[in-house]
Amino acid sequence: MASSVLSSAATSLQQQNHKPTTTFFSPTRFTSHNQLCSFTTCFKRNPVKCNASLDNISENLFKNTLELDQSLSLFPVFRSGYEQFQSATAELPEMEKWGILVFAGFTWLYLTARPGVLIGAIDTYFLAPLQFGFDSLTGRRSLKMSDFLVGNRLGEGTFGVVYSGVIVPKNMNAEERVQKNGRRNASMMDGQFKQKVILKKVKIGVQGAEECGDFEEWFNYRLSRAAPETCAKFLGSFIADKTNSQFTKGGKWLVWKFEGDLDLADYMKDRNFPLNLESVMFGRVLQGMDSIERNALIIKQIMRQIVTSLKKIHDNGIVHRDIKPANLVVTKKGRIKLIDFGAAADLRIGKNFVPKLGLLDPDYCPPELYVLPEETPKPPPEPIAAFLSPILWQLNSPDLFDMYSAGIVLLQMAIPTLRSTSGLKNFNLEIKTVGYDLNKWRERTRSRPDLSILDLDSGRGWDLVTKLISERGFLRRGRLSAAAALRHPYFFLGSDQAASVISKLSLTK
Ligand SMILES: Nc1ncnc2c1ncn2[C@@H]1O[C@H](COP(=O)(O)OP(=O)(O)OP(=O)(O)O)[C@@H](O)[C@H]1O
Repeated sequence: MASSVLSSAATSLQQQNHKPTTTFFSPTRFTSHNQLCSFTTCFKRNPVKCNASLDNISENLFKNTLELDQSLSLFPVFRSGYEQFQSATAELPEMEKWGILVFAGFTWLYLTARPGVLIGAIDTYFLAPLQFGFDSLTGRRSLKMSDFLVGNRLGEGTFGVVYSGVIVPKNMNAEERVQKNGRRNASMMDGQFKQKVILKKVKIGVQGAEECGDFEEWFNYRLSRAAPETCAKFLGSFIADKTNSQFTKGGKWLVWKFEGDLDLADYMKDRNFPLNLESVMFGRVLQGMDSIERNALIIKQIMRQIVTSLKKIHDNGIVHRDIKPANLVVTKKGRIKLIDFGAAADLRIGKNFVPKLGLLDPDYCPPELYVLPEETPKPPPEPIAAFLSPILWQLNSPDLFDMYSAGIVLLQMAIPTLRSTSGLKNFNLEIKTVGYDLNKWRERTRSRPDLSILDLDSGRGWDLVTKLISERGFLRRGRLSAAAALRHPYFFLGSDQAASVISKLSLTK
């Protein structure tokens, strides 16, 4: 009887073509197969003793076959893939089947490891052309200079000048209106112009400016597909078609949605920082806490947003390379948006990566100065660079470059004396002399910093910042990545998130 049950179980398995390969999908199924083999040996020796375990095995096999059928029927794609795999490898010995599976698993891991060769290829060959087609249809790729009225100058970098501006409604001649009103800015204030924008004029005649403008445009399009919530909304670009008081014919302009009046640097200049951001971040004044706790909560919420955005861009192979308060715009809703991708590098395909070229603000730049070691060669053609990028990323952890800058931003937010330019410069001199060891700096600095915010909750903030501001260690690691920072106990408690949720709930009442 035992042998007939055994043979019927085996036949039924064979009929369903599930015999050994079923084991690939579930550890329990694998156990049944092993059980079946050991049972055969055991049965030859002692048929009576083995009867009980036979029932067990047949029950297990039946359950497992059912389980496999159920799980495969939930995912028709897997079912057909599984069936194809079965028929393609039916003739192969077990070892080779395993070899194929291990190879496929390894390839999958490689293609999906940071910086994401597979998703990058999908983006390049499918999503980017799709976005281009969609934008062309909706007119986003055919912006004109007459679509905008340029206002105040907001800032100037090496490669561009930034202005505030507005979108001119269709069927209105903005220049005529300005001439009638006499003053450009007064005209912009009248109610006709509903949508504010930020315009960046790429400098003409400055070496590398044009290239930098093209890179910034490329990064903005790339992020608008990959991580739109992390950065200011990019509206497109145009080339000025004539020269007048604002435009020079042939000059390139980039345009973004206006995200907010102030950046983090502006807020930090105020003596009242971080309380000046309390109602922006949480929608109200936090109650039932002393001022240090309120300050700490606001800073934690800002830092959480910065690190979360960094994680998203790093997941896509992009390193910003210019993280600083002036490049973090605060929206009306309390969201922190990254801006200024002119210095960013995409290390999946080597975009904007030139060996030994630092484009950085020395106050926020890590000691290694470069995102990849100096001896890294010029990137090969894009598909080859993309193929090699997971190895390059694993060996060099380029994302840790931004994490150092994020650490400096945290230190500045938490220690008031480091918010001034001179305070930060002095800190940078001191930290260099102690080999970028924050604990040593704490012991030796003469600046008597107020560390109370970082020392709260048994010094969680201090511990985090010491793990961000440091030299690279073994294998160019030794600093926390954005993902690891988000798992640090500083963020773990989530009190800032609770406050944010509670404030949102009370606002919607
Ligand atoms: N989308 C935006 N919404 C609101 N303000 C913005 C936006 N983009 C830029 N700004 C403001 O303009 C300023 C300058 O922008 P940006 O940093 O891109 O220019 P830049 O010329 O490269 O300057 P720098 O090189 O000195 O950082 C920012 O500090 C910010 O205050």
